Amino acid sequence: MILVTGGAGYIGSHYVLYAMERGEQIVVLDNLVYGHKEAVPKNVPLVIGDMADIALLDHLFQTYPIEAVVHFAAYAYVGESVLQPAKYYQNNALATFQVLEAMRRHGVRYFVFSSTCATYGLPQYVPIDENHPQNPINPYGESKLFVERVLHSYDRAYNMRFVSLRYFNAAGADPQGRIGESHDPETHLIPLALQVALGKREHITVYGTDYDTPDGTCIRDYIHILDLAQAHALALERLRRGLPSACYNLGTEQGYSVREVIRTCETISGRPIKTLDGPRRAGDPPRLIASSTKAKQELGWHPQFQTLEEIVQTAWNWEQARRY
Ligand SMILES: NC(=O)c1ccc[n+]([C@@H]2O[C@H](COP(=O)([O-])OP(=O)(O)OC[C@H]3O[C@@H](n4cnc5c(N)ncnc54)[C@H](O)[C@@H]3O)[C@@H](O)[C@H]2O)c1
Ligand SMILES: O=c1ccn([C@@H]2O[C@H](COP(=O)(O)OP(=O)(O)O[C@H]3O[C@H](CO)[C@@H](O)[C@H](O)[C@H]3O)[C@@H](O)[C@H]2O)c(=O)[nH]1
Repeated sequence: MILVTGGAGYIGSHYVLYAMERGEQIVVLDNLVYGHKEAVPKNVPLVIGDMADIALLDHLFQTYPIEAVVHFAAYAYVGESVLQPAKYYQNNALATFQVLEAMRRHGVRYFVFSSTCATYGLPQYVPIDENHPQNPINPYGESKLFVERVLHSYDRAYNMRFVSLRYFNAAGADPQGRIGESHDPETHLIPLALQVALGKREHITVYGTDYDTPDGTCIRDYIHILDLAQAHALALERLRRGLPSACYNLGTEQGYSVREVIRTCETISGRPIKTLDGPRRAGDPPRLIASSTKAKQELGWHPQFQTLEEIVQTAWNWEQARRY
């Protein structure tokens, strides 16, 4: 059985659905601070609680035959982490540490971790591969890097095996429209732009137009959540096969500027999207593009969604008929 922390959240819920459909037994732990119980399939047990709750963790590991933890639970707003770093170190670093300690107490040895390209900081080169130096420029990235470092130590000292997946920008929704992205507050570019297209918001602000990029706006690599889900399943398979711990970047290896993303949202929705130019958002690197060669070679990862249009199309389908 797999314990999925944060399995009621955006990426976690897509992994739960994907893994469940492939026959995995799953229990979800989520405090629903940002998650939705509607996002968890009815036949998957959802334990509502906090991963910092040591007694609850012990109860979970005693109650369910947990073989692995797939760990999505965290706070994930880059901008907020600059303004409220304590919140990020507390939850992403210290509470995750409690999960690892509970695993150690109960002899659970496999951990798949939601890391991030934000651990790299300002790119010294693109595409960014896994050997790129990790110098985060925001507390969110720092909190994730801290966990990666703990994992390396636990691997050496306690034989705990991990796969750390450094995602670039997660985007899109279940192609069948059953689940999708629903954050409150929503801060992510694609859902915000689509909500303007739908008339739910008046405009979207472009955070910074003076970056050293062709159109002056930030460049990101947007990866579909179903491709992320597939990578988690492959990562767990790798651990089950007894292979060593590893870190992998997950992205499409394509970069799109904020303006290009908004234009794509206009094309897919067929509606105009009003934009205002604003100042830079603290903590944003100008350009993040993945090299995902290692994940393809070692995990056998085959991302299905190759173009931004395909990704935005699934987000648009969800946004028009969202259930939560
Ligand atoms: N969204 C992205 O583009 C992106 C990119 C890279 C990495 N990540 C990482 O992927 C993971 C999932 O991100 P997401 O976008 O799905 O975020 P999300 O906020 O939708 O999901 C996180 C889930 O964790 C839960 N949670 C948070 N703290 C908890 C706690 N202490 N105890 C129990 N549950 C808790 C929340 O309620 C939520 O359901 C995060 O670790 C994030 O840092 C996300
Ligand atoms: O209203 C908006 C929202 C975003 N942006 C820009 O759009 C880009 C993408 O922003 P967003 O969608 O908020 O994602 P990121 O801040 O890049 O962060 C996401 O992607 C990271 C990896 O790059 C993950 O680690 C984070 O958890 C996840 O939230 C950035 O340049 C933002 O400045 C705007 O210009 N206007």
